Amino acid sequence: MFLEGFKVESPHVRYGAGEIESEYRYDTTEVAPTPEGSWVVRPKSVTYNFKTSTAVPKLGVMLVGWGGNNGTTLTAGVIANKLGISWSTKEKVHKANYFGSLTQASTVRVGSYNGEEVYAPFRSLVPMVNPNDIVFGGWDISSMNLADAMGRAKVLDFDLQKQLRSHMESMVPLPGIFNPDFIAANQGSRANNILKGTKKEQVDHIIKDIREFKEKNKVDKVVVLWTANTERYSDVVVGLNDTMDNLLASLNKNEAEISPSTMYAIACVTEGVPFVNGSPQNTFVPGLIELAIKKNSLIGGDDFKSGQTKMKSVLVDFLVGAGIKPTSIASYNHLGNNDGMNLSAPQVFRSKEISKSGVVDDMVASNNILYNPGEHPDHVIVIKYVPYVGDSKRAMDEYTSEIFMGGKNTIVLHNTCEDSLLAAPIILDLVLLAELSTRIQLKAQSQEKFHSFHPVATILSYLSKAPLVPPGTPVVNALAKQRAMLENILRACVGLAPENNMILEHK
Ligand SMILES: NC(=O)c1ccc[n+]([C@@H]2O[C@H](COP(=O)([O-])OP(=O)(O)OC[C@H]3O[C@@H](n4cnc5c(N)ncnc54)[C@H](O)[C@@H]3O)[C@@H](O)[C@H]2O)c1
Ligand SMILES: O=P([O-])([O-])O[C@@H]1[C@@H](O)[C@H](O)[C@@H](O)[C@H](O)[C@@H]1O
Repeated sequence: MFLEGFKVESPHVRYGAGEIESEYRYDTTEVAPTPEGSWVVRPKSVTYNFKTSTAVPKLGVMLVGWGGNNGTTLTAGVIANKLGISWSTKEKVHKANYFGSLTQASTVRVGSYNGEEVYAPFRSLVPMVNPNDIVFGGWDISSMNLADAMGRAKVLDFDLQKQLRSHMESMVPLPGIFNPDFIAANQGSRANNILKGTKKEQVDHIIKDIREFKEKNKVDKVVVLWTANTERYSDVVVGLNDTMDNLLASLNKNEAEISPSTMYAIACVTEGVPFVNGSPQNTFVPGLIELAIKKNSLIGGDDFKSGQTKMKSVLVDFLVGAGIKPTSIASYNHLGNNDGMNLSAPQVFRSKEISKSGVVDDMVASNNILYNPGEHPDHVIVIKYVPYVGDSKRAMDEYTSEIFMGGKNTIVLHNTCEDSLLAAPIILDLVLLAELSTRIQLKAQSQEKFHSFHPVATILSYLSKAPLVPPGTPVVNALAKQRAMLENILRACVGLAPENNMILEHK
């Protein structure tokens, strides 16, 4: 059974004129040692109050790297959905959709009726921005308009592109912050649309761009998301970017090691605009994180979890959860888009290798029956640039595991990940959930005042290969746990208990 929408009827939730208030009992546990040296697990309940503003804003999304494969594909996809465009290919007539978006195309179980399971759209849990209403803008170091850039990307069917051209050719990216030292040299040829001036002047210009975009488009809120090229890691140096004060001082001194992505992030955090990093570089150096916390301005990332790694965060979780021991993981892929060309530079590839490698760490660490402390599977990442395949990335994986009584199991996968068609809906979810989370306030009943979530938005972890977490917070990569966390937090906003899948009434 399927409901398009629902309201919760409960003494623990109130749907007011401007907000939804809920009272939620958070049941968890605490583990403690006993005087005898053993351990006990104590159930613990904390009552939280949530307030979710139902003032859904007119949202502006400014993409860094707007003219890229992901940026053009997302913009085109939203326009196509808004206009209800259909297009023909040799297979059939296609209709615009948001497949691949958790918020727009997945459902949640809300209960059962007469023995039948009842589901509703994920987006119906709490009021969210309708993606069709988003106003797009952004920056790119290439001046190409979005219609021509969509053609350059070679992602969307031509009949669809033809119908979209007139809606996109007037969209021209703003000049971007460019530093050739941080990306591959092969990107220099497209850099004809770059900001001049000192680093501080460029950051101030980005702030001005955001303000002008907001005013011109009469949007209530802006979210900025980085979908530009992967950068090499920035050196984290004491005195340079290790603290907020040092980072801002380094910016004022025009220090070379402050990357473009960190500069955009400084601009956004200074302006109180959410900034999400869709690439693997360490944009969020310690000084930037300190600045975001001080300003209570949302930051999130890193690196969209779109295909090969998303599959890995499911498969390894399944294997380890089943008591099977992955001992070697070889992940190879080739692709032929501009991202792949940029990643062909070793210092840039290293950023991606780090984010793609770390995704199994939490699952391995969860099972000391299989792994001794510090033991982990062999894990290699290979990415090759093969122009002919374009955006149609081909991922090939081999997972070898130890099974019962000395046996071995080997799983081989071939996964054609249409990179941008997988990433675009993930970008959509990132900006929608980033906006939503800024409308949620919470407090434990022992606390006096409501407050926002921590500005380092772990709520976005389902969408990231390398989830950014507040210092001292555990990193969770297992996809099922990440999705459950997100769903259960939104369920709590309307006073619903976590989905426990027990279905005791039928046991
Ligand atoms: N499935 C996926 O596509 C996927 C998954 C995870 C991460 N990513 C990351 O997303 C990013 C974008 O992917 P893509 O396929 O769209 O790449 P792309 O190369 O097609 O687009 C990147 C765009 O950013 C622009 N750019 C580069 N530096 C810039 C700067 N400093 N300021 C403004 N614009 C800048 C480039 O001109 C280009 O138009 C890459 O870093 C990629 O690693 C993609
Ligand atoms: O998300 P995922 O499929 O594991 O990883 C992908 C890589 O395999 C690909 O080489 C890269 O170009 C994409 O940006 C993305 O990061």
